[in-house]
Amino acid sequence: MHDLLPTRSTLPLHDVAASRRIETRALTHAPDLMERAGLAVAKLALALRRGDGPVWLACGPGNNGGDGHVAARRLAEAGVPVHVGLTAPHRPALVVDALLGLGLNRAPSDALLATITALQACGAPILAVDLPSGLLADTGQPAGRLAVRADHTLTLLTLKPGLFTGEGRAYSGRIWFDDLGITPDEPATADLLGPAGRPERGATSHKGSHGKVLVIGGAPGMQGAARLAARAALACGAGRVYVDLLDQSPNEAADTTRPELMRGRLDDVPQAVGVVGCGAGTRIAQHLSALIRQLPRLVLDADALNAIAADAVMQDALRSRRTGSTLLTPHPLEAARLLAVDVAHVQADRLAAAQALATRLNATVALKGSGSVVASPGARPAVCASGSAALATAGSGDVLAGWLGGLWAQQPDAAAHAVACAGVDAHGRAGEVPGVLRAGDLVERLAAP
Ligand SMILES: NC(=O)C1=CN([C@@H]2O[C@H](COP(=O)(O)OP(=O)(O)OC[C@H]3O[C@@H](n4cnc5c(N)ncnc54)[C@H](O)[C@@H]3O)[C@@H](O)[C@H]2O)[C@@H](O)CC1
Ligand SMILES: Nc1ncnc2c1ncn2[C@@H]1O[C@H](COP(=O)(O)OP(=O)(O)O)[C@@H](O)[C@H]1O
Repeated sequence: MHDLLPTRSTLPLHDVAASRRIETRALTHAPDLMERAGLAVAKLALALRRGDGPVWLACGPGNNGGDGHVAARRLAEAGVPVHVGLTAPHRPALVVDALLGLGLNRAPSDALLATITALQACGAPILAVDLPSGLLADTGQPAGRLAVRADHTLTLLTLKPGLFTGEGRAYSGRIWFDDLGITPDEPATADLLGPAGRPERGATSHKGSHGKVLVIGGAPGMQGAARLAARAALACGAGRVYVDLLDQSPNEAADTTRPELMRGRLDDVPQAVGVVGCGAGTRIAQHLSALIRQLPRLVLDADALNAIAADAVMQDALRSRRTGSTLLTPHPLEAARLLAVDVAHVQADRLAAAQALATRLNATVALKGSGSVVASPGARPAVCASGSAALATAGSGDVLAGWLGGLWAQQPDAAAHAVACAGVDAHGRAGEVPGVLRAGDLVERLAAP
């Protein structure tokens, strides 16, 4: 059993169907799985309980409840007072939520909602077994109007996507993992991203070795967005970064506080990685067709995505680009526009939405937000476990787009999917601070070795 985040390597995620298959096969040679699960829960409960009061184990009707009953027995054997039931004991030292796990298949009944409310109100820390009760394992969305908001979740046997995307991070608290001694014999449903190395800088390399980025955006009043993207591309290590601001005369500096940044246009750097759309407003629409046609590698963000959502011809042009050469970085609303659905639909199943968009536009999609999802046509999707609400601030997405452009410039042979996985994870890790991170400071954190 170990504390899972931050991840140290890429790990497999398994959805409910895959987890069930793994469990069924495992039971043939390890029939004591529930004993193992209960023991793991008891061990963690011992470490987490606060004070000498009873550990309250709220056990449901299925095997999740079964894990809870085993844990209760183990705790009692260790001399810990336990209370098994659906109503709260006096001053519990810990609540073990073993109401519902993988088997959740409908909105919790009123009786269950009453127990969830009681365990939430009793004041003790909550340890959820496998999943917070009421949270859907595949999507990270509550099945009904309430799910348990746990302080800790000990997930068992497999890692479930819903712990890491959607609302998963808000409901799961600190995530622990015990594989119960079983190695999954099933392909991953998705990857949980681990840290990726930075592009190497050879001792004899020169600026020409590290590629070029062209940032196109910054309509009147929004130049900051394009400059943040450009600074991020530069901080990432791109050899040269050019900015085509949509509101300035070409003679003005790209960024007076970053003299390293140059002015440039598509015709000046036709082989650059394009980072298009940051603060670009509606003006970007008139440039997009040429950019989509000519730039060999494209990161499309913000207003570029909105323009594409409104233009079927542009969508066709995007589809006809080489697979692996386009990277879209929508937040949920931009993704909803591109898919012609509402945001709730995107958030209800972020993995499915990202995959649908990737297929529809023949592009890699980094669907942003808590638990960003990277999807590409025909590839296994990835979920990003890094990041925090410190990133919920204007400009952090522009920094991501620029960083991705900078990474790609240095790895011309990389497909968009690999670039997106590496960049989204690095961006998330740099954004793990308490409080709020200003986007300019995020660039500096990303740049730090
Ligand atoms: N079988 C084993 O040996 C193992 C089982 N494990 C545990 O088993 C769990 C899965 O067990 P189950 O498949 O029994 O599923 P659950 O225990 O999650 O729930 C199944 C029961 O809850 C009911 N239910 C579903 N949604 C409900 C709702 N909204 N309101 C009221 N009742 C609802 C179902 O009809 C069913 O009776 C895992 O999450 C994990 O905790 C793991 O520990 C691995 C080992
Ligand atoms: N609560 C959160 N947890 C993790 N990451 C977050 C959270 N809120 C925002 N982010 C990240 O911050 C970035 C915000 O991007 P975006 O919405 O495009 O902002 P902007 O347009 O202001 O730059 C994305 O990378 C997103 O994944």
